[in-house]
Amino acid sequence: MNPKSVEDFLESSAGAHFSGLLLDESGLGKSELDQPTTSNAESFHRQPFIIGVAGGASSGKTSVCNMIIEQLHDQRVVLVNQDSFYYDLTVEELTRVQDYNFDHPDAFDTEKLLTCMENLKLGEAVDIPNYDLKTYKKILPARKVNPSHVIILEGILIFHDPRVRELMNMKIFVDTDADVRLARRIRLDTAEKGRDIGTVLDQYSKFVKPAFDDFILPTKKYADIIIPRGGDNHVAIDLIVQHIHTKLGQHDLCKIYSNLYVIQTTFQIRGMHTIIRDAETTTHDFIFYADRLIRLVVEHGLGHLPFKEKQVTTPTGSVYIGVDFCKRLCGISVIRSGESMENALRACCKGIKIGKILIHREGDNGQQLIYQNLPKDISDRHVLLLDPILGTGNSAVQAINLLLQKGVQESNIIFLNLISAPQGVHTVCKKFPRIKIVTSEIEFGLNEDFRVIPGMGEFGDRYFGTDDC
Ligand SMILES: Nc1ncnc2c1ncn2[C@@H]1O[C@H](COP(=O)(O)OP(=O)(O)O)[C@@H](O)[C@H]1O
Ligand SMILES: Nc1ccn([C@@H]2O[C@H](COP(=O)(O)O)[C@@H](O)[C@H]2O)c(=O)n1
Ligand SMILES: [Mg+2]
Repeated sequence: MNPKSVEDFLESSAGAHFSGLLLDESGLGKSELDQPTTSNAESFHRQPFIIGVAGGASSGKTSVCNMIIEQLHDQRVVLVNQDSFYYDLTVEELTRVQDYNFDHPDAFDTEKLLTCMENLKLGEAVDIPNYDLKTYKKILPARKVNPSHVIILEGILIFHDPRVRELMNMKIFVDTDADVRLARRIRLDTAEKGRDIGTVLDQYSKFVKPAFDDFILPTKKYADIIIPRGGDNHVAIDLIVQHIHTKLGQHDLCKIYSNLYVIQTTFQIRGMHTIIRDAETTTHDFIFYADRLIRLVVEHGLGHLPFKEKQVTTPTGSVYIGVDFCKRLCGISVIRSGESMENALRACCKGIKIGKILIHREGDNGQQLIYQNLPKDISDRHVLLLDPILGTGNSAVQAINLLLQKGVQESNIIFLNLISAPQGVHTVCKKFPRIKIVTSEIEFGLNEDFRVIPGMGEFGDRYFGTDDC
């Protein structure tokens, strides 16, 4: 296969790809009666997008990967380095380390790399060995890697084994001149690995250069994209990141349902999610960071309310042409988790009326409306429906049906939550195409107990401190 230019590659592979959703023939997904969980339908779980990055030693592979990761800040990305799979040196090899060829394919435990990658693809966490380049051995503890939306596999010989190549959705070769690579290597090996220049040059001429010519360069032909100048090539990196975004599920889910809004993420938002999802997080921290996130979702949701133009005169005597907030609104929380969102709504909307709905949930179905306390004039209001987790969507359907029965217009409902499973998004958006869902993250899916994964456990118990009752 001839390597394609970046533009050719992007053109030929454009189009929706969301392996987190099973699309039916209508393209709208399976019916809510036939909800697959993430684990009982293998293809339902969101398959990671796997990128291979190869190139000579010191060509700039890691730098390119870091730039991609930086720009993909709204995705969970994990970097797996082929170096982690170097075999340990035996005592005998250690005594003659200068004769060991670290640039030969046999220096790597490719079987282990394959096992790790296959498990990650299946959505399982793995232990990646922690190889120490100075002692030539693996050190403990191993690095725990969770399944992610994007996995970047980086290494000099990552395209050598066809089974590893097969795993990749995109292959990048970083193409940097040999003299630049050698100069960088001398600097790195002497400064960081404490080696002397004679040893570095001997290793280069004996192993590094021949291995580049015999094993690395011949794999360039497998690349979909060749990046000259590595990390200096900002155009190539921008195009790669754009392509990955096109290929990732969340964006496709938003494309399928124009009434789904996932708030623009930042590292702050990811950091807050990291804390509230961590099982070790204390109740105090859970509340603090959940509140911060809820506030963002609420503010974003309020941005979808209608407004009227309003002009005011500023202290300088100038006219400011602004807008007036929508007045006829109320919040409805789904007891008990949804009550955690009430304070944020009150803090944003002075004096807002807040009603409540209690839905009893038994397993996946058997949802039963137990209690309701809604404003009498709810049919004239815009409704912000509050529930931090959208899982199967069955509770949300119950709640929305009740609001519709009370005369609320479907287009006047904004459903606010922190995390949404694709299954729930399907169920709600298909049934109520005119409501809006505002969320801060889309999940991988549901497990066999219809719990959202990765999720954050029982939100209500964690927020109200009843998780150890
Ligand atoms: N475009 C660049 N300009 C200058 N230095 C660079 C550039 N890309 C990488 N480097 C430096 O070269 C060295 C090797 O880069 P690295 O990305 O680690 O390469 P690799 O992962 O291919 O071995 C590092 O010290 C890095 O900072
Ligand atoms: N103990 C080791 C292991 C590997 N190397 C060299 O590292 C190079 C690959 O790493 P990159 O980050 O540059 O891709 C390769 O050329 C090995 O010779 C080493 O020096 N010592
Ligand atoms: Mg590297």
